[in-house]
Amino acid sequence: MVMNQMVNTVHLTKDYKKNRGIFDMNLQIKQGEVVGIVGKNGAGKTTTMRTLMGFIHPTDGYSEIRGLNSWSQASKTKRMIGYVPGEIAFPDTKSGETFLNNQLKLLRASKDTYVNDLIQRFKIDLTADIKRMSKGMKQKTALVCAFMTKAPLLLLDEPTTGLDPVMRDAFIDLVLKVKANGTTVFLSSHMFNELERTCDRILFLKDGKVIDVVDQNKFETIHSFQKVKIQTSTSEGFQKILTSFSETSHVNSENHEITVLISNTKVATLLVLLQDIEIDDISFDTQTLDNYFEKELQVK
Ligand SMILES: Nc1ncnc2c1ncn2[C@@H]1O[C@H](COP(=O)(O)OP(=O)(O)OP(=O)(O)O)[C@@H](O)[C@H]1O
Repeated sequence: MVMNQMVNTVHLTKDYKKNRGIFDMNLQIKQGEVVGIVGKNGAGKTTTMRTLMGFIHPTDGYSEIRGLNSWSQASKTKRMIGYVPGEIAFPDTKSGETFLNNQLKLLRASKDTYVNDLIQRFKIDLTADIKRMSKGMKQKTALVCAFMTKAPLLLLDEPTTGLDPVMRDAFIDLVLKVKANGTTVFLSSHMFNELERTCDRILFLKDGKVIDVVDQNKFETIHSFQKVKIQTSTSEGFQKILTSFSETSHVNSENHEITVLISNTKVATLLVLLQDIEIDDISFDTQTLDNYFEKELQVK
């Protein structure tokens, strides 16, 4: 086993047939890393998480948590994991407080300053009736439960679903705090912003296969491109831009609108070209992770 390896998957496959499931996933996550997984609905994010949790028996390959098989040694691996499931269903307890206390009892832990900090951070109303909790309140309670395990590995399946922007920020702060303490986090999300602020690496999943990995270097490369939206007065000007810049993400010849993707180093070249073209409108936006993946999805 590689030193400090927290998660290891080898040819991990769960084949639900008809191209559904996850296929040949080879993933290594070291202790202290924060890794994200994105993909459209049905891409296989939850299947990946549930397989790592030992809830799903792989069709092929295997996964390990700190060198222990997450299916055959699930009783041991689960003790190393704090988990937020994609769909939260709480047991039939009265208040949030009773529920959290029961969880603490299971963990043989006490309500220490860390747990109190979590409760305050997510502004949990402990007196709230668990059945009547809003989606966001349930999500926050599930987050507190996962983090209070103080487990070395957190598996968080769409952890910020239903959270308002302030609570999403509180979540990001918390992930960065536990990361600084050496906790490993694997999270799925549809929110590129939170992934970018927390992750060392982001895996892009399509039809159950990892088709791209964005690490810190690639983040920088992505941000070194500009999306330039131009509207020209004449079709000649529009054609001139179209022939000079091959990478376009949007073209509307009727309105003479074109969006080109260029690296920062090419901006000067574009400006020189534009000197001879009559422009109605122009805007520059740094390429985001969102734009990048949108493009990847069209290409792959
Ligand atoms: N028990 C099952 N039996 C058959 N097919 C399944 C089963 N569980 C999941 N699938 C299929 O596997 C694919 C991956 O599902 P999964 O829930 O992992 O996707 P996801 O990326 O988490 O999607 P979302 O963003 O909607 O949560 C989907 O096509 C889904 O319908």
